[in-house]
Amino acid sequence: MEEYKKKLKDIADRLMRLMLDSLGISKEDLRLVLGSSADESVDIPHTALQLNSYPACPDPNRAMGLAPHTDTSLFTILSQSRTKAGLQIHRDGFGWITVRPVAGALVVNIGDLFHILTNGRFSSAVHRAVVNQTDHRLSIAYFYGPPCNSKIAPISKLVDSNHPLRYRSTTWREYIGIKARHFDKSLSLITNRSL
Ligand SMILES: O=C(O)CCC(=O)C(=O)O
Ligand SMILES: [Fe+2]
Repeated sequence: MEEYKKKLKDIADRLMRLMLDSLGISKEDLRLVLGSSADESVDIPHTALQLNSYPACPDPNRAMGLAPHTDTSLFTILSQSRTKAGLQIHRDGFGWITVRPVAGALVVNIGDLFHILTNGRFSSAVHRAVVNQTDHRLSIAYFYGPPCNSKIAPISKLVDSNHPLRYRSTTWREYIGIKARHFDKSLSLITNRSL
């Protein structure tokens, strides 16, 4: 598990940089949001591994493996067992779309904190896990978050007249509290009120 976590951290660090590069965001731009550049902890992401187990269910239409949600993380890297599919992503206008396991492939779900950081350019994905009648399904979620004490706000370079500020500044700690109480309403609760 420790080895897996180390490998995933390398992939996640690279992915984070690639996504920020695609938006023209430098390390310094990111530091300006997350906290003072004198604080080295700003460079240390907070990560967690979660193992999910979904036993086969005799009546799958009457049970849900994991209810619809968005992850709170910056993003999550998911590995699914090659059993019957269970992960589904919700897309407006399409409904629930099954994400079938592909050999050797990982799934990346954008979380709320990356949604806030990018002022909504990368949207957090609403997803759920359904169960099936025959297969016991397993998944491993690697949550990649900012340092615990960091601030979270839209990166100023991503705010302009075409992309007005969508969210107020928060901290990860505060946002976790909001999410625990308000669940899927959390993003709308930190919407910039002056809009
Ligand atoms: O098991 C899955 O496919 C989804 C897991 C998940 O969404 C989570 O752990 O947050
Ligand atoms: Fe999730």
